[in-house]
Amino acid sequence: MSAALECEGLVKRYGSLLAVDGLKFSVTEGEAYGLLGPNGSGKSTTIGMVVGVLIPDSGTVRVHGHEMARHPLRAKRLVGYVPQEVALYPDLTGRENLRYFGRLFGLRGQRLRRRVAEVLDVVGLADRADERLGTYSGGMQRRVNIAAGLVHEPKVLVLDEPTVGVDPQSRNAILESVERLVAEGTTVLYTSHYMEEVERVCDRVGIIDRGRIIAEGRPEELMATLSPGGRAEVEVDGDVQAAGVAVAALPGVAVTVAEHRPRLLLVTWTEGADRLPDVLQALNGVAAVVRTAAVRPSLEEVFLHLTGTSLRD
Ligand SMILES: Nc1ncnc2c1ncn2[C@@H]1O[C@H](COP(=O)(O)OP(=O)(O)OP(=O)(O)O)[C@@H](O)[C@H]1O
Repeated sequence: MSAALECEGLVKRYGSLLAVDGLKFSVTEGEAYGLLGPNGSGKSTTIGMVVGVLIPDSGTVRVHGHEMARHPLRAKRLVGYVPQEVALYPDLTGRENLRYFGRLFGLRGQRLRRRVAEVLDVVGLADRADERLGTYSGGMQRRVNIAAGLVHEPKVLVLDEPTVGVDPQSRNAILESVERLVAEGTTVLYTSHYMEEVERVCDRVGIIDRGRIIAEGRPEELMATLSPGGRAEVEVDGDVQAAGVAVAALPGVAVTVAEHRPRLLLVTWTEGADRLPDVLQALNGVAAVVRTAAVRPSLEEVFLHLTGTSLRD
């Protein structure tokens, strides 16, 4: 698979502030890549350079081989940009807004009509398309914003924190739309400071901090390399204290009883892929095991481990 998007040595300064500091990443065709980082880490600045609205101080952006600085029209034609701010006309209907954006990209007549109907379907707004945009909820307006980024059939869709400030229902609708696009083969660059979103939507994640990518990989790879060991919940029936003592006697295993859930043991180990079989053996004859569940470390913990700061700083 060839690279849909390649960024190399990207640098952007605002006065004396180094907002993006030699950033490098590439996204394969059909892949969903997440840029995950706290506020101010340089995500929007990076996105601005990727879509060609900000000029890098140095470095290159290539979209399907077209260099943004040398062939901006060719490169931009391939990119759909969904900015954080809703950039639509409140007095026009959803459909009229999308027709307007389609015309800006040169679509006309039958093709424009078909394409507008398609993108309304993608974001699940076909039934509200002929109402004024000003009457839509914030989340629905965000969905029209996404549709506007899609109307010219870009090969690469770039979304800058598309769910910030929307209600949970709209958030889910947005994530579902993105998941559907990815499943249909659209290449996606997605920024967020929400762990669960990039875990859900992205094939690969770059963790960005102070304008640099400090770790990169599939979400599960990142978690495995950065937090050796594991955790599990074990629900028991019987003498919980005795069960806790039996598990705690295992070398390299720690155990606590969950707050407000007196039958639930929270078991942690620092080495080895899976110590759950040892735990179950230790409980044999001590207490009946009702349920076990492996607990995956979150990307939030990974970020904390890497940078010492929480994602929502
Ligand atoms: N136009 C600008 N002029 C001066 N400084 C800026 C400008 N835009 C961004 N910055 C600064 O550059 C740094 C990176 O900002 P950027 O918006 O790229 O980060 P971000 O990760 O997208 O954060 P957020 O989630 O808050 O948008 C921040 O310190 C920010 O204050």
